Amino acid sequence: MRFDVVTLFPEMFEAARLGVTGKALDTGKASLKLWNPRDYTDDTHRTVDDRPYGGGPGMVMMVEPLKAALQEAKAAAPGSRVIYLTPQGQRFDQMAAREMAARDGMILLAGRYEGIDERLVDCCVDEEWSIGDYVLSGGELAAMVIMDAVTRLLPGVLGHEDSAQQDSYMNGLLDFPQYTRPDALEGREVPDVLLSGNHAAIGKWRLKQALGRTWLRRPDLLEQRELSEEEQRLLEEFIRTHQG
Ligand SMILES: CN1CCN(C(=O)c2nonc2N)CC1
Repeated sequence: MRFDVVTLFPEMFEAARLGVTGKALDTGKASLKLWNPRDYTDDTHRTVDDRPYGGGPGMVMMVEPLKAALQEAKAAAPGSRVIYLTPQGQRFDQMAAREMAARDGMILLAGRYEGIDERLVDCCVDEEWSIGDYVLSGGELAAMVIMDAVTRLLPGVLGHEDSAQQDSYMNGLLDFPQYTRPDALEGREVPDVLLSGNHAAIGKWRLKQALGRTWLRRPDLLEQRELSEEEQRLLEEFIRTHQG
């Protein structure tokens, strides 16, 4: 997986060199190249933004530096589509992460200020994606969210192949509760089943907890997911217990 990122703040992506994404970069399962539009300016002030036509607050990123940076990125990654991070984009979710993880690469365009000149979107952007209905200071964090979610799904990246499968949303349910040492803490104990060594019972308990949590916190996810007979029975058990 090749990640190319067009950004005015390449130093933000030092964070991507830590943890899971850092391991993927170190082992060559992913690569990252940063392209700074400021390197494609020709004035002494290295200008990349200007005031918006029509007035209004803030600044807008100019076409030329962005276009020049994008053209170099495209030349280096010819098969990669250009993704612009923006609240106006499609909502990114686990299904989108799975689809993107199957690609060879992507060029992530991280805007700043009030956004980018629409003519750049028209000429050079293939897809627009949003990580949620809120306004960030720039697209860099959104780009790193997508990079992280996609990288976790690349073969061999996660230590335990099943981890990605167990991640929330991989099976359409919220995660079950996790516990670690000590087994008793301030009167709160780890559920006995998790200490039993009975893997079948543990798996059943975890599935029941995942179903129950999803029912309680994200019933919308349950509407999108068919339940097996066992899952339906476990959920009904959870609801009965929950309702006392
Ligand atoms: C110019 N800049 C504005 C703020 N922004 C976002 O709020 C955002 N990006 O992706 N999902 C989001 N939400 C990125 C682009």
